[in-house]
Amino acid sequence: MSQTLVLKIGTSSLTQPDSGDLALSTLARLVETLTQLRRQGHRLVLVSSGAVGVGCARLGLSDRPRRLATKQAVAAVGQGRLMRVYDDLFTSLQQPIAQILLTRKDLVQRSSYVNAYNTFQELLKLGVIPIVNENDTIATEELKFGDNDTLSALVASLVEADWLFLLTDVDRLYSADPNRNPDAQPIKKVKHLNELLNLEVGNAGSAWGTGGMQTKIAAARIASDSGVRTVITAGKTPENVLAILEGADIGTHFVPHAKPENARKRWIAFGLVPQGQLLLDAGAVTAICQGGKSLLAAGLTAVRGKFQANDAVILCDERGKELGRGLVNYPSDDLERICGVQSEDISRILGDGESRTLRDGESRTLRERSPDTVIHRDNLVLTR
Ligand SMILES: Nc1ncnc2c1ncn2[C@@H]1O[C@H](COP(=O)(O)OP(=O)(O)O)[C@@H](O)[C@H]1O
Ligand SMILES: N[C@@H](CCC(=O)OP(=O)(O)O)C(=O)O
Repeated sequence: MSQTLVLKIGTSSLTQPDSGDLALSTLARLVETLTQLRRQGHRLVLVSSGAVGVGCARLGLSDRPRRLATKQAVAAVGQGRLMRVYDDLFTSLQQPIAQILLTRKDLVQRSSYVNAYNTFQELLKLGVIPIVNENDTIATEELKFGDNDTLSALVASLVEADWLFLLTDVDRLYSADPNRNPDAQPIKKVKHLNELLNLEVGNAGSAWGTGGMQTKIAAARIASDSGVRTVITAGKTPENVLAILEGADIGTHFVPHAKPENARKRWIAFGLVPQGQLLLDAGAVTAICQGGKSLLAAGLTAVRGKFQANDAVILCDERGKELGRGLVNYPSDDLERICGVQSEDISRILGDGESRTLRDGESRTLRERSPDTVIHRDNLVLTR
């Protein structure tokens, strides 16, 4: 059966730990594996790190740069070289590839999110393997993915992947960092991410990796909530992906949950960057989680952060645990005034106010004054 697979490979697997030179044999095996998977009829996206690492090796820098401007310049050097190596290897197997460089902003804007979706679909239809990286050279500090684990999960959600493979320099997730703790126990399957509450997750294992297991678990969360099965496995044996698809018990598997019912809801849940939090009372939690209802002001107990109408916010229960995300109909200043208030009293408290244009207002133009709902159920996605 043809499936959509996103494979992410980290700098720690693509480069030699000591010299920073490319790990050519790993790259060659990765390219062979991807080509074989393509020939089996699968649709593939590769998310490849390495621009900064390869750029440093090219420029003879022995440490990863700390200054943003230097990192951005070095990434510009490395990204071109990395793609050249990929293109040489894939060309020798007659496999066409493409380069897609994304910034966080590209997924926040609904129109560019949809554009990115269409481009991926077209490339996959043409049998091309898109190779994705963050556009490090222009990404600003405020709107960055920051690590390619998160980027790969967002791409997996965008392309509606069946699998996300996180290829790294350890063979799976452990109860603690196996490079620091010899008693660390392997974890083969994660049914629910709550099982990992007591896990010791350290930072990157090498000077070149970003985020370590922390960002891989965050990525698995996004992927699982998008209905994508995530596997953490060794990057130096990428051919294991073929065996895993045949059912081999390799790596750590994260069981996926039901995905949001449509692409727009996936965009609300994962494409947008939440600007604040709303805390809900027990009645509101039941209404939205079990009743599929819209969120009303009466169910709010607190408003955190500063945001505008139509921004994305996180919905939490009274203990602050995330339940879902949604697009708010009111700015935070107004919500603070109508927290816990019955819908019929909202106009009296806020006055008539201005009509507001929706974020995705191309199709739905002006919202009525003082809408009944704080978040309409069409704009609300449960993530737990
Ligand atoms: N609980 C854990 N289980 C496995 N590895 C862990 C854990 N905590 C931290 N790590 C570290 O995470 C590293 C992999 O992350 P990272 O260096 O960012 O790799 P990549 O470049 O593949 O993204 C491993 O080398 C390991 O040292
Ligand atoms: N975009 C950066 C990679 C950032 C990143 O997440 O690195 P890694 O932890 O090695 O996957 C680069 O290409 O160097």
